[in-house]
Amino acid sequence: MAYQTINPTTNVLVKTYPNHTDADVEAALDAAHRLYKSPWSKGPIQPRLQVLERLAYLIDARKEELAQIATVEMGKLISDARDEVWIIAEIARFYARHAEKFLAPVKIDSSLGEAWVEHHPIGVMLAVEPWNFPYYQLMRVFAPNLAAGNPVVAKHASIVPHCATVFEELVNEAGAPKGAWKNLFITADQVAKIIADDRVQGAAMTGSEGAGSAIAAQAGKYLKKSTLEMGGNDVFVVLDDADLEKAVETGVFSRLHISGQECICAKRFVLHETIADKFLENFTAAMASVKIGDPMDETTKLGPLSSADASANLAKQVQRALDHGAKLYLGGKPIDGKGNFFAPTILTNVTRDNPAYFEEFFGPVAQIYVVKDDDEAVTLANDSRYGLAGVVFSRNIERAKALASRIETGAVWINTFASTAPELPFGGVKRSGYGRELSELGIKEFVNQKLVLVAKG
Ligand SMILES: NC(=O)C1=CN([C@@H]2O[C@H](COP(=O)(O)OP(=O)(O)OC[C@H]3O[C@@H](n4cnc5c(N)ncnc54)[C@H](OP(=O)(O)O)[C@@H]3O)[C@@H](O)[C@H]2O)C=CC1
Ligand SMILES: CCCCCC(=O)O
Repeated sequence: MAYQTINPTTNVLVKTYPNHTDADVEAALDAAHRLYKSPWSKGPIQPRLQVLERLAYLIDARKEELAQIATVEMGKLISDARDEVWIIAEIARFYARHAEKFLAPVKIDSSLGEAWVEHHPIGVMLAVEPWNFPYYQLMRVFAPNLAAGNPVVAKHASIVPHCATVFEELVNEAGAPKGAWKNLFITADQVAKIIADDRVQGAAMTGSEGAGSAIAAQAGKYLKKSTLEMGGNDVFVVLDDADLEKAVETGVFSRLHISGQECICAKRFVLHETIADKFLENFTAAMASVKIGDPMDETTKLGPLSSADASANLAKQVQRALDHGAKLYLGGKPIDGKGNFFAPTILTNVTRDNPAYFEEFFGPVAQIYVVKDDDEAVTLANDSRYGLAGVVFSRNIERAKALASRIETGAVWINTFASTAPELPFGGVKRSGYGRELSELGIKEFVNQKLVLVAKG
């Protein structure tokens, strides 16, 4: 796979980046392993945390440049790109200011003696990341592992090489030593060899089930721990007592966020039968009226999909749903002309025998379901191979909390859209993956939680 910047708004090839060779991979692993064996990784945490503080400062200083690079490479709205640059600086600061507390020894009351758990780095990590949040996906692996003392080699998606390159530049400028982070433009075969290498102790991957399965299988074969964050088919439940205006506004925002290319955006709209018609009427009007166009234009509300393939694949997926009985309520096709623009789309009448019922639509395609009560909403929500996140809208918070606890996902957001923050764990269950990123949970995924006990007497 070639590493290329192709602007999704115009489909113009901007730049092709050379792949790294096996010798480059060896040099990266050697530098990372040497660093892991050094006092820098195993010694006091503060020098590592100072790198994160400076990294956050450098990111802030180049915010607009970084945002524009992301928009040119994968087409997200410039406002969303600025938000992403903002949050990666926040993630760096969060771990700079909390990692020492998270990794401090934890005492254990034991009849056997004085006991505690220490948190030690485990070695070189591999990160394999997707294009939809081209900086965020890198930072949520880099920051906790740098703090913990694990060097990281990273394979980014082949359509965002400029983002990958500038992220590495920032890390080096922030003072990270050689080996702390190395971006590698490599193939799937080279990824497999890295996982098999004795110097590598774990793999963190975000992306598709296919890639996740391949990486997890290789990690399992070589007894390396992995974390996976893959697709989601998140429900957006609107109960009969919901604030409908807010639910419609939030539902449109979430479904169209990053042009619908976000694993935790609203995908299956589960509407209580008493409000379904009204919600659908207002939701359809709002989806049909969004401004579609250049993501660099501040007034645009829906930009292009990340690539021509993504648009073509989504069109085929929608057609397959229609061939199996779904009804096209709005949109349904790519928009003619330059770029990879896809019309806001609404599908109804998606029955359980339709393949679309179990599929994630990674684009501006909403599926509508109608239920008669909370139990039916939960049954539908959980009738999925995925389990990443979900949303419940109700004015009755206790009712929403009860429903949230019954939905089999890694997160449920009540009366707002599903999102992310440094202090909140991120991850899912079932085919959405395993493990958690961010928060105190994320920094402990790839550390040795080591018991030390001093016997009595
Ligand atoms: N959870 C999330 O945040 C995301 C989920 N997705 C899911 O993935 C689907 C497809 O998106 P896409 O970008 O193609 O995701 P992919 O899973 O193909 O890509 C994610 C990363 O994995 C790499 N990769 C792919 N196959 C392998 C392999 N066999 N071994 C090692 N690395 C591999 C990719 O490299 P390369 O780019 O070179 O192929 C990329 O760096 C989406 O429809 C969505 O369901 C996508 C993006 C984000
Ligand atoms: C808002 C950030 C969402 C996480 C990126 C993803 O997994 O799609």
